[in-house]
Amino acid sequence: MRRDLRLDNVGRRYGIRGPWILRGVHLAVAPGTLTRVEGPNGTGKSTLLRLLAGLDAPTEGRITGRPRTAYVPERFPSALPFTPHGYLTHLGTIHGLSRRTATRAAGEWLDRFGAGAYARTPMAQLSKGSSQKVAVAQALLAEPELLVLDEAWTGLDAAARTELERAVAERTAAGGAVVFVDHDPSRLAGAPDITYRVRDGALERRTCETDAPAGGPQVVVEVQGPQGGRPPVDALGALVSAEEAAPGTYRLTVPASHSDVVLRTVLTARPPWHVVSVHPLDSRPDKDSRR
Ligand SMILES: Nc1ncnc2c1ncn2[C@@H]1O[C@H](COP(=O)(O)OP(=O)(O)OP(=O)(O)O)[C@@H](O)[C@H]1O
Repeated sequence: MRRDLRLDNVGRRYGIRGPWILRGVHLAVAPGTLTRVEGPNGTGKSTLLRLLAGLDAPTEGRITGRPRTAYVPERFPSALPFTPHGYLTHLGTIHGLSRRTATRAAGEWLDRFGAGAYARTPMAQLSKGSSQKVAVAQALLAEPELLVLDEAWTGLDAAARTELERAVAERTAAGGAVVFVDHDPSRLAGAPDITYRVRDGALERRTCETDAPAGGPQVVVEVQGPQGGRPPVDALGALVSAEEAAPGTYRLTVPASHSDVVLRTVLTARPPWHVVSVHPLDSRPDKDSRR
């Protein structure tokens, strides 16, 4: 994934007079990040994930920077006229793999999720949990730049749940982004770079204290720009805080995992912003040692 997937002022409602499920949503999903979306039932989490996955279009607003995406839905249509192996091989070739490579990858992913024993059983005969393993394998097979998981752990056995967590870590380590919803608050606890809560049609970014039990290292980036201007990172969703130290000078506190993205955004902004200093939180150099 090379750039952020961005939602600008996105709204979605079903039907011309239906209530707005989401409205005024600004969101940036950065490469290499893990994002959790939470909120009570029926608030629009799946709606947001379908928009992110490109399976649904916003009623208003814009979505830009769409990467190669794979999606695991809450309910996988398992009554497909395929065996798991045949289905994955077919999808692999659609994603551009040679037949041989797709066949091998299909076998490997099914084995990873403990589904090798029924790789050649018609999918219509599989249990819900077994179908879910196929759903997860089909998403991972293509090594997507963005992986969108809507309650993807539901129905998986313990080994497959762990395997999916491992696959999520692999995707972000490879520079991909993962966005997930899961009813279990302990799912990937401490791992998300950002957590959003859907409330009243809007997205609230959970504060650092509540969404990062592990804390995670943070970095302070001091930037200078035109007086009266706002640093160009508001929509990133990566900021922990932005404090105006002097007119036109801001101290941005960001998770260390996002510092590259924030620096890139600041340095490529128009009009340009100047990076004064970058240092870990709580080890701020005194003024004389700053560049
Ligand atoms: N295709 C659709 N047509 C009409 N209404 C829909 C459609 N999809 C979702 N909705 C409505 O939009 C609202 C949000 O649904 P959504 O599935 O996005 O919420 P959710 O937070 O994912 O819920 P849950 O946690 O129960 O899965 C609900 O009121 C739902 O009935």
